[in-house]
Parts: sequence; C-alpha cells; structure tokens
Amino acid sequence: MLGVVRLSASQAVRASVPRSLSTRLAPRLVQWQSPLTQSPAMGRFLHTSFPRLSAATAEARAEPTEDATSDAITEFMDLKTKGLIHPRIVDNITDPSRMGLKTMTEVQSQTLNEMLGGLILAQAKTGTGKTLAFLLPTMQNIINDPTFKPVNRGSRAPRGARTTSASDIRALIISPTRELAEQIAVEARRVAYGTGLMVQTAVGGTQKRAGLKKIQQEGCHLLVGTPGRLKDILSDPSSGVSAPKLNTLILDEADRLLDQGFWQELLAIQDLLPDPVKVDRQTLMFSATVPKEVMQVVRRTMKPNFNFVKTIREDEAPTHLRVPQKTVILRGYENALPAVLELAKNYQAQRQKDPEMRPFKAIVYFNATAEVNLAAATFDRMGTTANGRPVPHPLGRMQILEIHSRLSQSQRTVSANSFRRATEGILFSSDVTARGMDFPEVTHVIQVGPPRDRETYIHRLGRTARANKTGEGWTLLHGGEYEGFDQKLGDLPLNKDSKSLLTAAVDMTMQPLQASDSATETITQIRDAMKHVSYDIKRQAYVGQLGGLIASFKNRRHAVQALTDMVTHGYGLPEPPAIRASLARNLGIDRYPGLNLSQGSRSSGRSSQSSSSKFSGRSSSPPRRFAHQDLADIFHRRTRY
Ligand SMILES: Nc1ncnc2c1ncn2[C@@H]1O[C@H](COP(=O)(O)OP(=O)(O)OP(=O)(O)O)[C@@H](O)[C@H]1O
Repeated sequence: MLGVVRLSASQAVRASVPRSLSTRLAPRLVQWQSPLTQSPAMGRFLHTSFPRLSAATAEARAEPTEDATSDAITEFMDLKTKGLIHPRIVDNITDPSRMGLKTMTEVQSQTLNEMLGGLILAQAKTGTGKTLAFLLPTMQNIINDPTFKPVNRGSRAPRGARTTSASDIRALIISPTRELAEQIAVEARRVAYGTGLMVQTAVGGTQKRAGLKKIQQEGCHLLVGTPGRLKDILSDPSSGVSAPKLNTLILDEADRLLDQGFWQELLAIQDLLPDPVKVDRQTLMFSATVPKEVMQVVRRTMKPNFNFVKTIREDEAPTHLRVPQKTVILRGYENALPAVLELAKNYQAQRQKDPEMRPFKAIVYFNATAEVNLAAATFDRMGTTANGRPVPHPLGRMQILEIHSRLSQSQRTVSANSFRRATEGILFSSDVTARGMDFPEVTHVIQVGPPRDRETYIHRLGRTARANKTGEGWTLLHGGEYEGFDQKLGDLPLNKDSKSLLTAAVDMTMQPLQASDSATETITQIRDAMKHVSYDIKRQAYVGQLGGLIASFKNRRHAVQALTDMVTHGYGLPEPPAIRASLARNLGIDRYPGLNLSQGSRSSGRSSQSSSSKFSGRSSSPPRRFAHQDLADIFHRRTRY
C-alpha cells in the first residue's frame, strides 16, 4: 500500500487550474481512518489559524479503498506540452544550464494533483524535492489568478508597469530556520525566472530596514520568511507590506513549526492575514516527519476535503532506513573528537585506494552550540602552530566550517554557502541545519550525543543520501547514554560498530596512552590542537553540556564523572570550570564529586587561577572571571539552535 491518503470523498478542484491536471496526475488514492485524540493547544492553534479547516469532521471517516490511475504525468516537459504549467517555469526546471531536471519525484507529481483539491499535509522522505513540489503549483495558482500582474523588468517597460506592490502578496511560505527560508527563496527565484513573479524574503538576523525597502521598491507576490520577521513586517502598519489577496499559506517543516516554540508568532501572523472564509486560501504543510500528535491535531481540525499525501511507500525504505547507520560507543566524551578525526582520516585513506569514492563531506551535529564552537576551533587549530603559522593539516585541504545561533546571520550565511560549494569539508553544526538544508554531495552525517528526539535524528540523517545519492550515518555516544537512545531509536537499523574507530575505545584517562600508534597519533593531534583553544570556549562547552548530559544519562553521578573526564582528559584543563553551587543544586548534582562549585551570585573563578593546560603546561587563552549566563548556556540548546 502506498500513497495519497484521503480523508474525504469530496474533492473541490479549484476553478483556476485546468481540471485535466487533476485527472492526468491522479495518483493512487487510499482513504483512511484513524482514531482522533485530543491535543488542545495545537488544536486551538489550527482552529484559530485556519477557521475554514476547523469544520472537522465525521466525513473524514471512511474505509480504506484504492483507486489507481496509470496515466499520471511524470515528466516535467509534459506539463508544458499539455499547457498545464507556465512554459517559462518548465523551461527553468528542465534547461540543463539551469536546474536540469527531467522526471518528477513522487511527491511532486502527487502534490500537483492533490493541491488542487485542498491538500493540507504532505509527507515525503528527506531529499525528495518537496520544495519544488510546493513551489510549482503555488506559482501556477498565482499566475492563473486573473488579477495577477507580472513584474516587467524590461528596460523599455513604462515605469508604472515595472513593479507590483508590497501589498500584493499571494503566497506566504513559512520556514523554521533562516537558512532554509533563504534556500527556498533561491529555488523559488530560479523556478520563477522570466515569469514576472516576484519572490521576496523576510528573514530574521538580517537588516530589517534594507529588506523592507526592497519589498517596497520591487513589490512581492511570494514572500518566504521565518516566523518572527514575518510577524514583525506584517504587523508594522508603516511597512505597507500586506497580503489581502493571499491564496496560499505553506508551512515547510510543518511539524517543527507547529511545536510550541513558534506558536505565538504563527498565531500573530494568522491575525494579520485575510479571513480565509472571505478570501479562499489553501494551507499546505510539508515535512518528512509527521509525528502522531501533529497528525492527530491536523486530522481533528481539518476541513472535510483534507488530503494527506504520503509518498513513503510501505514497500520502499525511507531514507532513514535505507542509509547505513552505525552507532559507536565512546569510552568517554573525551574520545568524541578523536573519533571524528579518525573517521575522516580512514575515509580519506580508503579513497586514496579507490578514487571512484566521493570526497569526504560531512556534517557533524552536536546538541549544544558551544560544543560546535569548540569542535570547529579544535579542528581549525590543527592547521596552525601555537603562534598561528600554518602547518599541514592532518586532513589536508579540507574546509572546516561551523554554523549555529551564536554566529551572526552573515557568518551563518557564509558558512552555509561555503559548505554548499565545498568539494571536501566538515561542517560542525547545531540543529540549525538539521531540517531542509540541501547541501550537495554530503557523504557522512555524524551525530555526537543523542539527538533530542526521533524526528531530529531523521532530519539530521536526511542531510545525506539526498536525491537518490548514497551516504552514511554515524552516532557517537557515551555508554551511559545508550539506553535512552536505544529506547527512542531502537527500531531503526542502527548497527553497533566497535571496530572501525580505534580511538573511540581508548582509555584517555591513562598516562601514557595504551593504544595503537595510529590511535595515539590521532588523539595527540586533537590534544595538541586543543591546547590552543581558548579557556572561554572550553568553559562554555562544558557548561553548555551540563544540562543535556545530565538529562541523557540514567545516572547523574556518572554524567558528572563523564564531564569531568572530558574537560580534564579531553580539553586539557586541570579541573572543571567553576559553576555556582545554586545551579548544581537546581540540576540535582551538587552532592557528586568532580564539580568545581562556587558560592554566591558570582563564581570564585577558582578555575581562573589554574587554567594551564594539563597536557603541556602551556596555557590556553587567559580565562575570564565568570558567574553569569550559566543557566542561559545550559538551556541554550533547548531554546535556540
Ligand atoms: N524531480 C527531481 N529530479 C531530480 N532531482 C530533484 C528533483 N526535484 C528536486 N530535486 C533535487 O533534490 C534535492 C532535494 O530537494 P529538496 O531540498 O526540495 O528536498 P526535501 O524533500 O525538501 O528535503 P528535506 O526533507 O530535507 O527538506 C535538491 O537538490 C533538488 O534540486
């Protein structure tokens, strides 16, 4: 069984789109029923946000049936020859010098049909072209609208005809992250090129005034943005940006947008949009993951002809089952970076023997932003001496990049673009890139520590093996975290691997190391680089991991010990950075040995006086006294990427 899951027999095909499209693209349909359960908060959101969807609904209950058509259109070019999609859009997609695509993916073909009947939710594997799946029909709907006025950028066009206005927005695409919003806008502009359809962005972290000016000057038909900035711009009466003719609202990574962090903004945006009872609108939600709770809410609040397009066939393995995945148990957290380095070196060595292999291009995910920063700094420092002189890097000319919320938006954009272009590289990342980001040719996704939930694991893994390419997934865990990890993800095809990475099992608390020459060399390379990483980065990485590690270990005493080993035998500090006793009490760890507790509102800075490197006696950068921000650091991983 596969397919489009339909919850109603009724299907209102929109008048603006040729009916033939609906029939020619019709996929196999399955009617479906499942028990409705309560989820009041999310239900309220959808109910308030999308009143026309709230007539949910006994009609949605039907016995499963199948209905197949074999003449579905699958080639982009046929959309042009049959006059279904604007010829310029099809040319942009198929032209080898532009996007160069030929055959539609399943989600694209199905969405084209189903959107016409009021599709609300589409689920398809990561990397299967969902972006184009929602852009194509959205743009065609805009173009089909008789009131649509294309922007004429030609130099001979009369001045008045060259722009549309900032209040002409027909479609709004909301994305949970800035990078994803930018990526969608880039793809939208490529698809719309030459059609006169104006695409604009409203993305947090960029200059609001400059962005606004661009929208005001050039006008806008399709606005892509992040929830906060969209709310900001749409609620500013002086901006002139509005959407009285909005006909399409798209939530990309819908399950993430519908989780609690974004509710306030989504509700506020909803209030700024026209009443969907008066201005007919489609609401589309796309994601590779649709957790039960989201499905229940959508189902409970949908309109009668709600459709659920699910292109994950039961006889076909989704990406997260198809990609080979290995779990490596680390002897301690201090082993994590040596293991990442060894993995990269091993791959490079294999590639020397087999030049057919693609260059190593990996994303390494951590749960705390400060860990990302520490890992990137360490790998970066392997390419320089203590006084900053370049030396050969153990990984050669590989690009080392980082991306997370502590960077400015322009730094984040540079990192994302550099990694997109890199042939060989490592991107150390927080979950800011976990969803939707389309970096070409990623060979490895490495997750250090357990991801916060199953969806996060699947989306992170989905950064590799995209568009039918191959890839591999690795998860590096401390033994104390394995039980919780296994409970969350045990049903996925994760193979424990205790052989590939020698450094993972080395007891780094021993002096001297008892390890093979190659493992000793790799650990030493990390330790040497670590000596040049500032104390402050190490302190933040330690504090940033406290809350998360304590939550993911079954035994808190073991978690404290693991962190102590990590800072002393991995970071090379003589003792853990100080934390306030009150903080330790709040975390329920104050009675365990290994912590460096300070009293009062400011820490004693005991570590400050003794921060010389344990490995060499050489000092990391001078520490600063600190007492502030510990809680913020700890919860950073939960509140921001
Ligand atoms: N019909 C197609 N044929 C070949 N490649 C395609 C096709 N459609 C899209 N692609 C390419 O597939 C890649 C993944 O597309 P996209 O980013 O839209 O995937 P996605 O399903 O949104 O993934 P995610 O679930 O991670 O958000 C892109 O590089 C895109 O250009």
